Amino acid sequence: MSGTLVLVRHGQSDWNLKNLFTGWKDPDLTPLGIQEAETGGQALADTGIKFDIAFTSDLKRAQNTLKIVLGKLGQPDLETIRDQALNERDYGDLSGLNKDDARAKWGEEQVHIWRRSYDVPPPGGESLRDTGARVWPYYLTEILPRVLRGEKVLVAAHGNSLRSLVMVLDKLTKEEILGVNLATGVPMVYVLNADSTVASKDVLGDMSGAH
Ligand SMILES: O=C(O)[C@H](O)COP(=O)(O)O
Repeated sequence: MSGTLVLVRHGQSDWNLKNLFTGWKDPDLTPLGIQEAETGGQALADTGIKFDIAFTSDLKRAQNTLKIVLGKLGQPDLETIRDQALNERDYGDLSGLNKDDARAKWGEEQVHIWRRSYDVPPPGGESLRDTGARVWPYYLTEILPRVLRGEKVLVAAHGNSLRSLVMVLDKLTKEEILGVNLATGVPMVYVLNADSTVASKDVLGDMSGAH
């Protein structure tokens, strides 16, 4: 039996718009973010999928994205589990700083390494590996068993918490994950084999503009 796992990054948040490192801070969606969630939700609805359960983080930009997507799906009351294991990477001391100011202070390359490398943590924060060390066990114990039972599972979370999952699902190396950016509000539809490997991946939207 194979199930379906859909991952969606939240729509644009207020701090995405202001170009601030966000991490575990809790800004809400912007009007554009709401629109992105609606577009992603509609793309999912157009596939005819109906979900058995949803997961999201402890942060409102992901929770509100999920709410909008579920509205588009006609499943506003779907059982939803919230857990901080799915929260964004903790950006530590960078949280709240402007990304361009950080580049001016520490240099383009250092900031890129903090943002996209696998194992270099930002000061006082989590590397992607640290993020994966909490996301992956949660996925294995709470999410994957349901998918393997044939359920359709929706996960609304964050750029880096989802990158840590995508890295493993897509079997990406430390070098390859450096170039992966997830667009806001674009659903990724994975069908898994019974042995938990990926049978197919379908991206419902445009990832090319993500940075
Ligand atoms: O936490 C943040 O600032 C964003 O959600 C993701 O940021 P990044 O694209 O710099 O990793």
